[in-house]
Formats: sequence, C-alpha cells, structure tokens
Amino acid sequence: MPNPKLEIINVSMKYHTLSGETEAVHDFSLIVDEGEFISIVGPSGCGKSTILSMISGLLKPSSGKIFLDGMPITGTTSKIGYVFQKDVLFEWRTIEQNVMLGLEIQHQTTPEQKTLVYDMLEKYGLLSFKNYYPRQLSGGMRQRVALIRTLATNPDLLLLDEPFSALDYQTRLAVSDEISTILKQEQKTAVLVTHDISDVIYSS
Ligand SMILES: Nc1ncnc2c1ncn2[C@@H]1O[C@H](COP(=O)(O)OP(=O)(O)OP(=O)(O)O)[C@@H](O)[C@H]1O
Repeated sequence: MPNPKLEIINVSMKYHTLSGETEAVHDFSLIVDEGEFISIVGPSGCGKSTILSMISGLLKPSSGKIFLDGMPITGTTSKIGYVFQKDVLFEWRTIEQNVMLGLEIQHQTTPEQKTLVYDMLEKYGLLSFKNYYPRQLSGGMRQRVALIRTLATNPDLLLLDEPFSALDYQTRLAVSDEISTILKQEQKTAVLVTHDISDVIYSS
C-alpha cells in the first residue's frame, strides 16, 4: 500500500500566553489520500488555522505526528502550497509578475515553467489581464491569481484557509465552484478549512 499523501496522528496544540494556556487543537487525526479534496468545517476559533499552520510546518504540534508522503514534517517545505484568507497579492506588481513570484523565490523560472503558468492563466480566463495590477481585478479574479501563483510552484499538497471569506455571497459561489474545478483538473490534493458549510458543498 502506498503512503497516504498526508497523515495527521493524534495531534494536539497548546498555546502559552501570559494569561494562561489555550488548547487550540485536541487529539486530532486525519488521513488524506493522493488527489483527495478534504474540507474541515467548524466555527471561528475552533482551531482550523492552527491545524493548517501545523501541516505547513509553521507551527510544531505540542504532541502527535504529521507525515507528508510518509516523511515527518519538520519545517516549512516547498512541497506544500498555502492560500490564505486574504489573497495577499502585491499591489505594485502586475498579475504576470505576481503569478511568477513563487517561481522566482524558488529559482525555478525556466521557460518550461513559465509556459505552464501562461497556460493556467489562459485556461482560467486571466491571460488578457496579465499586464493589469491587482486593484484593477475583482475579488474573485484576485483569488484565482493567488491560486495560480501557488499552483505555479507545483506543490504536492495545497492548504486553503477560508479562501472565499473576503468575497460577497454571489462571488463566493462562483469562485468556490471555479477553484474546485481548477484543483480537480490539476489533480491536486487539498485541505480546505472554513466556518461556512456552503463553501464546501461544491468542493468536497
Ligand atoms: N498565537 C496564538 N497565541 C495564543 N492563542 C492563540 C494563537 N493563535 C490562536 N490562538 C487561539 O487558539 C484557538 C484556535 O485559533 P485558530 O485561529 O486556530 O481558530 P480558527 O478556527 O482558525 O478561527 P477563525 O475561523 O476565526 O480563523 C483560539 O481560541 C485562539 O484564540
């Protein structure tokens, strides 16, 4: 049997602050297989972002283990892509410069990689906007740019933290549909967290 893509085993996380201890995650386990799209739904403050931070290696669990492709996660890795609540596009860079950023940081800006990114921009209706700046795009388009920028580096696992929360209801429905279509077409393994069950009806 091949290893699952992601394996979280009995993970807990306690934050220590001056006012005391908060147990943000208690004994959480999850297995995600290659190509699966898993959503975790829960109210604000229940520990969803903490779970993603631990998977991405930004936070070390207080106890328990996390494995990616059977290997323990010991720190941040380019194998994991993270799409945040806000799209964090750089306003002074064009759409093209924004989507190439991840590749630039990882020194992977080869002609082949650039062609793949242009293909995604075309496929997802953004190529004609490549010389625009983020402020000239709608919220849904910006979120698609953020997703393509993350996909450009070809992560094995994609983490999505309420990627639709900044969008109005109508746009949310369209964008959640679009994003799940993109992830299925690109055959990505993904974990999405949200407090809104309607976000996950299309995607998972
Ligand atoms: N850096 C921190 N220091 C101390 N406590 C924290 C820290 N980060 C989160 N917490 C606490 O841990 C709990 C879980 O927070 P977390 O952000 O993981 O929840 P969430 O489900 O993602 O919430 P939201 O949907 O509002 O983003 C909360 O009680 C929060 O106050």
